[in-house]
Amino acid sequence: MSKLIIFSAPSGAGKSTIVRHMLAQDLNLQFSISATSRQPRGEEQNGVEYFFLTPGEFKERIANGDFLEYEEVYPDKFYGTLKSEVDRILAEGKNVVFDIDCIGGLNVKRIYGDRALSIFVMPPSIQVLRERLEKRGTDSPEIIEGRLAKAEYEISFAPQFDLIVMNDDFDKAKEETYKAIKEFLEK
Ligand SMILES: Nc1ncnc2c1ncn2[C@@H]1O[C@H](COP(=O)(O)OP(=O)(O)OP(=O)(O)O)[C@@H](O)[C@H]1O
Ligand SMILES: Nc1nc2c(ncn2[C@@H]2O[C@H](COP(=O)(O)O)[C@@H](O)[C@H]2O)c(=O)[nH]1
Repeated sequence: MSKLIIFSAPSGAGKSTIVRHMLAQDLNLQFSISATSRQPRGEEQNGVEYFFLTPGEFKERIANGDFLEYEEVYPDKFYGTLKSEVDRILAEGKNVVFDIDCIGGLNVKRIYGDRALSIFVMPPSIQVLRERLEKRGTDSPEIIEGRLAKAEYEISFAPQFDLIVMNDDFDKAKEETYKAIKEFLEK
């Protein structure tokens, strides 16, 4: 039976980087493309990183009951997992990968129980988070401050995840994550 792998972390911890790497491995994984009401960032394309919706469209999808879960992750910025996306991936016999915020991640874990593995990507420190976000260069100083302000709160959810991966040395984090997913999928 196909399974679900959830990645959550504060912004800048490196979850998208780890997810990208895992998707390229022999793990039969497919990314669940979320919907968001935020603007595309950098080279992001609609239907690739996200389905970009207007705030009105997002509210309409909530009213239609289209989301498995959704959160206002940052003020006025909504993000949600579409039921149709998860159903499509599972129907294709693939394992679903989520890159979603901590509350959303724990909600998906609650829905799918033992069929899901929840992974929290831990940054070495808040200072390192700041450096990574600044170096990434995709967000304004105001947005970076907003994301850093939420980081401690998000880290407080880490003990509720099945696994915490420290993303200091990227090679070590990749290896630990790969082994954990492989073991979980073979169970
Ligand atoms: N172990 C690492 N060491 C140094 N830099 C890293 C490491 N992991 C990721 N990075 C870099 O840190 C930046 C943030 O990583 P990434 O975009 O994957 O974070 P994220 O958790 O997905 O953030 P967001 O939630 O904002 O999308 C990227 O520029 C990435 O290349
Ligand atoms: N609850 C959900 N959170 C989501 C979803 N998709 C992404 N996210 C999280 O939002 C923040 C910000 O993402 P960014 O792309 O603007 O940097 C990050 O923590 C994502 O993991 C979702 O469907 N539901």
